[in-house]
Amino acid sequence: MSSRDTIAAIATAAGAAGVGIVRLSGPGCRAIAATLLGRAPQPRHAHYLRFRDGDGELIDDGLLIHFPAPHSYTGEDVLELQGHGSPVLLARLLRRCLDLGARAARPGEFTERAFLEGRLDLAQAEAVADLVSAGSDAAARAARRSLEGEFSRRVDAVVDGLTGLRVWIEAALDFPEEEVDFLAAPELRDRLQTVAGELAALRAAAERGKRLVDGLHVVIAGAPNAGKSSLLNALAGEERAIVTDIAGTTRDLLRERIVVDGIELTLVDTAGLRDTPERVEQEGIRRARAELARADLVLAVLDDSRADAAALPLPDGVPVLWLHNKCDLSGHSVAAERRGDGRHLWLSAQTGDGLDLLRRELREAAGQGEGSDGAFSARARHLEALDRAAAWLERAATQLHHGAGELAAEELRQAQDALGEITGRVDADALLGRIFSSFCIGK
Ligand SMILES: Nc1nc2c(c(=O)[nH]1)N(C=O)[C@@H](CNc1ccc(C(=O)N[C@@H](CCC(=O)O)C(=O)O)cc1)CN2
Ligand SMILES: Nc1nc2c(ncn2[C@@H]2O[C@H](COP(=O)(O)OP(=O)(O)OP(=O)(O)O)[C@@H](O)[C@H]2O)c(=O)[nH]1
Ligand SMILES: [Mg+2]
Repeated sequence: MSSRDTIAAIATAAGAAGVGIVRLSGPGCRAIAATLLGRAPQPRHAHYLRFRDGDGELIDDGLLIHFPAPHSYTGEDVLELQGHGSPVLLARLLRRCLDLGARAARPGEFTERAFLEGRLDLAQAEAVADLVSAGSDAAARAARRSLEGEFSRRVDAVVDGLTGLRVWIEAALDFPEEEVDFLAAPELRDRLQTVAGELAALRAAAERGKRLVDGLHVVIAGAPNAGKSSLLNALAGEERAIVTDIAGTTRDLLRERIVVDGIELTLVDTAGLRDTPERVEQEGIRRARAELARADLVLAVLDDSRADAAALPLPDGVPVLWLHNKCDLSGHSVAAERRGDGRHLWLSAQTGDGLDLLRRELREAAGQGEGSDGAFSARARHLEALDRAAAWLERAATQLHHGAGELAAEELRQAQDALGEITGRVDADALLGRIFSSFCIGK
């Protein structure tokens, strides 16, 4: 069994609640359970009892459940003490467990143990945290899928593809006397292309997953008086920002966390962009520009009722959705159109016409448009590993092109290792196993 110590923590949120749980994991659970209960608990059975401190004083009454290893969340012996959800009582109950030999758990340590016991891989363990902090229905569903192993399975599929390529190349290197040059075979190229394609698709899906977890960072920008603050209020469903007909009303950044059709996003209202001698307004504009540079999406608001709309100075490389506001004044009908510089929508923040089109666009931008049901959660760490894997794969293709099989094989291994970092699985055995099982070379 493990030589680990026994950890304990309040597993439920801070604050008053109906019920609260102190959870323990490790080899000390049995003894602590027996002390509290006065006898050995039945496995996975809810025992009603009175929790008492060392002097016999009553702390609380509640339930005790013992999950013997390996059938528990962590895979170790786990003990749950379920009491009333009072922070004061739970703190005393936890103190009692520490007195009985447990140690206060570090953040994430229960899930870390589940990983170390092989019950979850790394991507799944991260999904637990994403699930708990999910701010929208879509984010929770995505985290649930990653926790079920959806992301890991797709990573493993690419790893398998890479293994296949390595097996092929290793064999070609082992039998150079064969008449056919296996390294130059078009089929090998095709298979490499296929794996690269799968990797790219996985990268795109993971990027959508990351955006779901983080929540889209949407910045509203435009000329003064275009209706930026009105738009924020309309999407938030509340009068959060001050709206007046005076150009230059908004100075500070105003951030609102909103959920649009089950998608969480941060909307930022900014000062109208223009040249101004006014110091406070200048500072507002400076902040607006800094915020624009960090945006996942810019909502560029134009006043459709004015003919003098100047070009907006937007940073390069940030996706922009052009919003022609005040279409109630201009007489333009609600519409969506694709142009060379991106999507354009005609709407009215004041009447609310066209807002449904905008919400749909925001869903799309968050990677949750129609046909994206299988979204799973992902993180920057995963994207970075996928990028490294893709770079190694590309290098391998180049080496192969030059007939350098050994180098290509090594680079494919590097690509595999990069992917292995996502799940925490880097197994040489799998390759060995496949090499031996797919080649009957009789020696
Ligand atoms: N009270 C309580 N609720 C909770 C948790 C918990 O730790 N305690 N969880 C904590 O995050 C989640 C559930 N996760 C769990 C995962 C596995 C096992 C478990 O005992 N698995 C055994 C038995 C499976 C079975 O009977 O089918 C196993 O896998 O062998 C328990 C909780 C959500 N709800
Ligand atoms: N008719 C009409 N008026 C609008 C619409 N949207 C905003 N307005 C009006 O336009 C004026 C400016 O609106 P704001 O939302 O304050 O504009 P802003 O872009 O935030 O302006 P600054 O903060 O000064 O940069 C106000 O009088 C609004 O009532 C719209 O869709 N239709
Ligand atoms: Mg404003």
